[in-house]
Amino acid sequence: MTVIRAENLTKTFLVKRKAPGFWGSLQSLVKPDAVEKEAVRGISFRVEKGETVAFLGPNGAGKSTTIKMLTGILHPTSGRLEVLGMVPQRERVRLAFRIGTVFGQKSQLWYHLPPADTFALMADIYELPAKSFRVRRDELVELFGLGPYLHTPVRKLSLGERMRCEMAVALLHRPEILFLDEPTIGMDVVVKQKIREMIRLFNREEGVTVFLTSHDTGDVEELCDRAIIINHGKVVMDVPVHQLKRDVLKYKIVHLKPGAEPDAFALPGTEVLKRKGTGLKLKVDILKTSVEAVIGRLLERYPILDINVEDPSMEDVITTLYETKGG
Ligand SMILES: Nc1ncnc2c1ncn2[C@@H]1O[C@H](COP(=O)(O)OP(=O)(O)OP(=O)(O)O)[C@@H](O)[C@H]1O
Repeated sequence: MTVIRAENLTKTFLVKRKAPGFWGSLQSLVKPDAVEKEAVRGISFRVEKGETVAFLGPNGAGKSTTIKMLTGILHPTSGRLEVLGMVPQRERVRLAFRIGTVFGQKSQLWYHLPPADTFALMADIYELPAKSFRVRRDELVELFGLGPYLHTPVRKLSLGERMRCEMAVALLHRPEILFLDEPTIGMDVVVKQKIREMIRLFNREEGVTVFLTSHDTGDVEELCDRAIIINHGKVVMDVPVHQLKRDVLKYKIVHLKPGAEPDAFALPGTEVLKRKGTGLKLKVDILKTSVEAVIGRLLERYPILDINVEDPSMEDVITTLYETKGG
């Protein structure tokens, strides 16, 4: 069953321009000057029930604008859009009862109230019967481990604690689609893993469709089956994530600080991206070797003072994708 249908979707913003200073302000009052900014330029895709889709692209590609149109926050300039059989901009409230949203940069929790109060307020908004609300809330509190800070004002919670509450609140009314805009931004590895585990659980157990944007390649690898890649407001690729793993997510970036100036070396599957002083930045192809093997070989030569292993950045992934596709 198709749950999201976007056809030739566009969004153009009118951006006001103003010269600096008093005369600039006066002029913009008398004769306003505005330019058009095409954020989304004819996007088409479909998402089926239960799919886990990563909606990816570099900064400014139009991801957040598209998610805001899908959730009814922004009206498209043109094109057709249907989410769960509804037109989001016309039926925003009715749609809100059936979708959940988490915007990593924007909280939906009441800042001065404890999460318990947000749960209760949301239960009223979503018109949940008292008993089923309590059962669902208790289940979410247990799963997300929210017990210790359920009654602490949100402003006093750490980012990781707050984001776990955000996710739990988004799931309170048993949404059919979860729209997640950068759900793990700024979190440490432990919280990221918890959030990812929960997203997978609700996708598996309740069939929740997941539509996610993220700059974290780990989110894409661990959560999604399909990746839609956009650039300059247009879909440039729509591929299974296993293909991304095979073609581009096969690299790890290793930053090393050896105790002595490293000499020239050649290790299989390893490319030196940068040398700075004693520091080294390596690109390790994990289909040909392992990070452990590379570090082991280097340790035979010199002591290593510091190591940091990263996934390739989203920008690197997209650049490599263009190259492999000859685009
Ligand atoms: N309200 C607005 N008014 C004018 N321009 C906007 C508005 N919202 C977004 N834009 C512009 O539209 C383009 C797409 O923005 P959008 O936030 O959708 O990108 P994004 O892919 O989510 O980027 P990021 O990864 O940096 O969050 C950008 O050039 C942005 O400056």
